[in-house]
Amino acid sequence: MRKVVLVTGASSGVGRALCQRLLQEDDGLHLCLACRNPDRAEAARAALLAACPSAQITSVQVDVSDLRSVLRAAAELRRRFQRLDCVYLNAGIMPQPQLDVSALLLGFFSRKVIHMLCTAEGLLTQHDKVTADGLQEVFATNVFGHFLLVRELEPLLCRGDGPARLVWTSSRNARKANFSLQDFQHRGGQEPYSSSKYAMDLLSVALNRKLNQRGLYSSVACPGTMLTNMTYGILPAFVWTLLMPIIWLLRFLVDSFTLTPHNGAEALVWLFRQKPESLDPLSKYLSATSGFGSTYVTAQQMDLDEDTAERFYHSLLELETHVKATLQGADAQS
Ligand SMILES: NC(=O)C1=CN([C@@H]2O[C@H](COP(=O)(O)OP(=O)(O)OC[C@H]3O[C@@H](n4cnc5c(N)ncnc54)[C@H](OP(=O)(O)O)[C@@H]3O)[C@@H](O)[C@H]2O)C=CC1
Ligand SMILES: CC(C)CCC[C@@H](C)[C@H]1CC[C@H]2C3=C(CC[C@]12C)[C@@]1(C)CCC(=O)[C@@H](C)[C@@H]1CC3
Repeated sequence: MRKVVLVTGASSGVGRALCQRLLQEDDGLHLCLACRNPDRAEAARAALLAACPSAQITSVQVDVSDLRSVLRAAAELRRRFQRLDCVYLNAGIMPQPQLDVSALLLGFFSRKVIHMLCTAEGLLTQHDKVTADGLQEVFATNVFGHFLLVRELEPLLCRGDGPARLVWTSSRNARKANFSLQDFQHRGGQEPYSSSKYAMDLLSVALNRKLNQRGLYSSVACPGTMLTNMTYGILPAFVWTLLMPIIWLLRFLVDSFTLTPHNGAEALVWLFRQKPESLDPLSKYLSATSGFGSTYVTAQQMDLDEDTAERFYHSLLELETHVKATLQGADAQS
């Protein structure tokens, strides 16, 4: 039977490169592209089919920041498939990023320069907003929409006839200091992206504790810094082009500048090749590129504790109950 792999955010960037690389690994896959924009989904599907005509590629429309859309998409997937072998939770946003140029310049003269260039610690803030469901948009898109999707897809993922896996596209920018259990949506801060990626790391750990015994395994990966729509929101494309000679030199010291989505997908594809039971649930798997441009995968222990992961998971369950009741109430009124 064909393995079924679902990828959110498959229309561009690392999601799209990942799809292409997965089909190169195994052209017998059934790949389902979960995208918010049907035209972009169709364009991605056509490009993938042109490269791999024997592949089976379908799409499902989902806006992960919109809870009704997630519930609809999950119902559609339950109708279409008996089982899912792997879900890549990859869609993500970093809205209106602001780069602190003076912190960047000062950072070049500090001992933490390599850490700064790998993680962007202290360099970036974002402007978040509230969705129609009343959630912070970065949290809703990067974390909660995906959490709800996983919850709704549990019957396809935990079938007891062999392991299934989740792979979260997290980030080296995830930072404990930017996350608070009391404000897990990051309403009160200026680094919602970092907070959401830390939340994702906690969630993966909690899901392993809950669902390993039912055959579902979760891992987190960071693709490294790539040139995609997301990073073109930080600096325009021509500035990245001007910076390229410096970045090529920096690559001899900093292994996180993967630059292309193809290189960035390295850890995500590597995880697909591993037996899920053999992976460390407390590690983040990082795509990395050497000074000479070769790409490899490293593992890094995550800065978190399992008790916080457990408490965060319970907060998400409470929020799920609350938002579902609100949606049902609104449906009953209309
Ligand atoms: N670029 C980088 O350097 C790094 C990126 N990452 C992570 O990689 C992931 C992919 O980002 P990247 O490829 O860089 O950037 P892109 O902006 O190219 O890709 C983001 C993808 O997510 C989709 N998406 C965004 N919002 C939603 C939504 N509400 N519902 C459904 N899909 C949505 C986009 O769809 P659409 O085409 O419709 O916009 C797009 O396909 C993100 O999770 C990001 O945090 C992690 C580390 C570094
Ligand atoms: C290196 C150049 C001479 C100057 C580039 C400066 C910044 C624009 C980059 C330095 C570190 C980068 C970085 C990211 C974006 C671009 C930088 C801030 C990310 C935040 C992109 C998204 C992620 O998820 C992180 C893993 C990246 C961390 C590093």
